[in-house]
Amino acid sequence: MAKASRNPKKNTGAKGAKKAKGAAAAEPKTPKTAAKAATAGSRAGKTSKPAARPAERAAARPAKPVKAKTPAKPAKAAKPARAKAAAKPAKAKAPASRPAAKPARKGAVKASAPKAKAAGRPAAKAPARRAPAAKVAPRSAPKSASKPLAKPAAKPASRPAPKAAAKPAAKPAAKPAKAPAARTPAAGKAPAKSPAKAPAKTQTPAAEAPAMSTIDLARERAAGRVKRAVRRVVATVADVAASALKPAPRPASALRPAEKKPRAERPRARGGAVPGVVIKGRMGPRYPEILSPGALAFLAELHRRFDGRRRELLAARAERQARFDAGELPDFLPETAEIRAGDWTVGPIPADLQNRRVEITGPVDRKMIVNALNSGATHFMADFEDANSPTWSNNIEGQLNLRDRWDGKIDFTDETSGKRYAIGENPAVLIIRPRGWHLLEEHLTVDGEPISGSLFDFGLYFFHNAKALLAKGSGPYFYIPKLESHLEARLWNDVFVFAQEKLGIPTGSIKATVLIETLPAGFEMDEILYELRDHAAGLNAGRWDYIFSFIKKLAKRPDYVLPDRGQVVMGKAFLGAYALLLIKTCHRRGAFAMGGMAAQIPIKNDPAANEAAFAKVRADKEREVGDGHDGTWVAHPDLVSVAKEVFDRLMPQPNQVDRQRDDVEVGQADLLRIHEGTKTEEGFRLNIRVGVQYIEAWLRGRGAVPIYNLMEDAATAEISRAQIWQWLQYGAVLENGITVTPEFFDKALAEEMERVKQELGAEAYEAGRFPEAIDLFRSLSLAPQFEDFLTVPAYKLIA
Ligand SMILES: CC(=O)SCCNC(=O)CCNC(=O)[C@H](O)C(C)(C)COP(=O)(O)OP(=O)(O)OC[C@H]1O[C@@H](n2cnc3c(N)ncnc32)[C@H](O)[C@@H]1OP(=O)(O)O
Ligand SMILES: O=CC(=O)O
Repeated sequence: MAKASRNPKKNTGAKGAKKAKGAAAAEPKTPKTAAKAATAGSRAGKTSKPAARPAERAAARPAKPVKAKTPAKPAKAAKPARAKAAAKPAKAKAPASRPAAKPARKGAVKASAPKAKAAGRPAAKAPARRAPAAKVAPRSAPKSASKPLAKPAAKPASRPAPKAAAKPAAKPAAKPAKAPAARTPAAGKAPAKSPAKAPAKTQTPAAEAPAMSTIDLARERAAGRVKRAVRRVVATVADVAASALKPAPRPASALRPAEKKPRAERPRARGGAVPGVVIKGRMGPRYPEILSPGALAFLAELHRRFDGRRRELLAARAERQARFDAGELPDFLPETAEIRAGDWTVGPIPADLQNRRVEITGPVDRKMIVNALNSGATHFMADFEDANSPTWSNNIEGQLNLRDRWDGKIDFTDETSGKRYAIGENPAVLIIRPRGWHLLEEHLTVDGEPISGSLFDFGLYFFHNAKALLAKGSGPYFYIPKLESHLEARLWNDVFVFAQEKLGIPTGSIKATVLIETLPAGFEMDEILYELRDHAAGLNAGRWDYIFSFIKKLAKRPDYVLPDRGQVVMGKAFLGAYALLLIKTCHRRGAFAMGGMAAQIPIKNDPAANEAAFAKVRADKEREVGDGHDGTWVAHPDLVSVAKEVFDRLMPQPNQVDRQRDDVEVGQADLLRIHEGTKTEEGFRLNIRVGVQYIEAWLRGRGAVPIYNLMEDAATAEISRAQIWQWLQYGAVLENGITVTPEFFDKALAEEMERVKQELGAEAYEAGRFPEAIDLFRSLSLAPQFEDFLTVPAYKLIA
């Protein structure tokens, strides 16, 4: 994860605009439980150890580097010891503070349930489905590793149907701002006229800066005053680069097909098929296949059962943020200490999730799905989240593409290139990432409310494919993004239980890998796995969002201001600590510890630079496998072989889930230790260029783009804009003595946009959606309050 190259050769801001493309190893103590090749299954039989309470430990000792007691060694070859352990009856003890719990069933292990009072205030209201000393469901090991899907245990007695599932959705605690019904005029119109005479708003000091909140901005747009807003921002640019931004009508080619709606296809509310459900998005020719009455009824039920809790949990996030803003620091939860100390494991993990050494990720674009499935990666995460700009057409066509994959109908010929795309031998196993709890799908309402993006993406994929997947020996597999607490994991678990029951699929068929990519979740890894234990396959170290979340959660703490984005690297400070804790936690619970994404991508036409980029990816993967990760992510097909070579060399067995990291000790201080480094003017300016270009591409329907030879998506771009906000907020002093003020920001924004224009070429620049992207980026950067997610106000511009 190196500093972004300044070489703008490969910059698909340009490319995208031009093409307007569619849319220590401390093998600890030679454990008897050394890796068992193909059966991760249960760790039943493991004797519980009193787990130290990390928070207390942290408080008791001075800050120190994350400790690994023994030096790194290559992973060992698999031994079958684990199978033995799994077959043994449980000897697990309840945590010392609880009375010994009696086994629920053969192989059962126990842990005490948390008093539902954790960070999320709604906990008190959360379904009281955990008995005070819950018996953890038995985890029988899969009978045979060659079985395509280990049969899940019958519905566990310890998991009564959630109460909330039986009652209608609770009243929302906080209603999210509604999107303006109309599209922004800027989307299809000429940019504002000459900005040269605009008032010098950019010279205002921070407190007076015209930093309307982005939500306000959306309202202003809705009120038809967008032109003025655009003019004002363009004026900023024009102060420095007056000639660069001449008013020119945006060529029609800049608009993606979905935006150029033929009259007959314009959005028109359609209801009727299912009471209470209204489709507001346009209907493409095959959309009814996805938006079938059965699917809509399923979505409506998900919404009515679970959306109230989703909103309560979002309100709980806001409450917790208010406490962080007031000075509280994230820490391990005292009320869930027994879960951390308890000896329990996740349920059996299916055969096709046992060896996940290289997972490729990418948006749900048809071509990329086929390319990813054929890439040689073991798994493909098809992304409705950070790599996807959630336009209606991207979302529905993505669902069509995925359904076509399972129907054997995804092959196609690209009309432009004439290239044939067809799934080859041994396609990657598919995992889907739905949107996070904070995002809405405004194009479909239930009882007048927009449905959650998470429920929409999950619900449609599950409804249409779950049975086919199971019949083909795979299963409904998901990556769960951006969780901020175990209570949010509990909500997902309840959604899974309901969805499986509804379709008549055994509980535990769904397997979810949770991205640990928010700072609070870093303190609740055990709890998150525990909540999802019947459905959990593992955790993934989502580094980019984790960095973003670190900045956001501690945004009001001047003592936690990070250095340049390029200096916030894996293996050090809070990132090093969190990745090790993730591995330790997962392996203790019999779950997979997935590594994350190195942002380097191939650099065409420059072999030396390309090799340097690949070397960085190789080093990143060597660190991951050495630490104990069971697999990793890559962003591009050319990087599959790089990551695979590393994992094959250092982890010849399918996984290293039996490699315990008892040597790792991570406490609160470790998880909050910031990287040492510098804040540079170049870092500041690079953040501006990356942030604006990413937003611009997103508005055109592309959720992942190459910028300065790095993969940029919603997570990486969030770091850029969050750093700008934070440095502005605290008047950071850069290495060269410059103080970051709003005036300096506006000057730099104008200058950097001129640079981008030169890099892209005027034509491509003008063809893009730069005025809106600049406007949004500026308003986010200067906002007095940190906007939680850039994609929320940005969605108003594409919905
Ligand atoms: C922080 C996180 O959340 S990480 C997870 C989310 N982010 C992602 O998933 C990003 C995934 N990566 C990508 O989207 C892309 O690699 C990008 C945007 C970075 C670069 O894409 P491109 O500019 O198209 O790359 P490039 O031109 O080198 O592509 C060459 C070929 O590889 C294909 N390709 C590139 N990346 C991928 C991918 N991730 N999956 C499948 N195919 C891919 C292209 O479609 C193209 O195919 P073609 O030859 O048939 O036309
Ligand atoms: O989603 C992954 C990340 O790194 O962020």
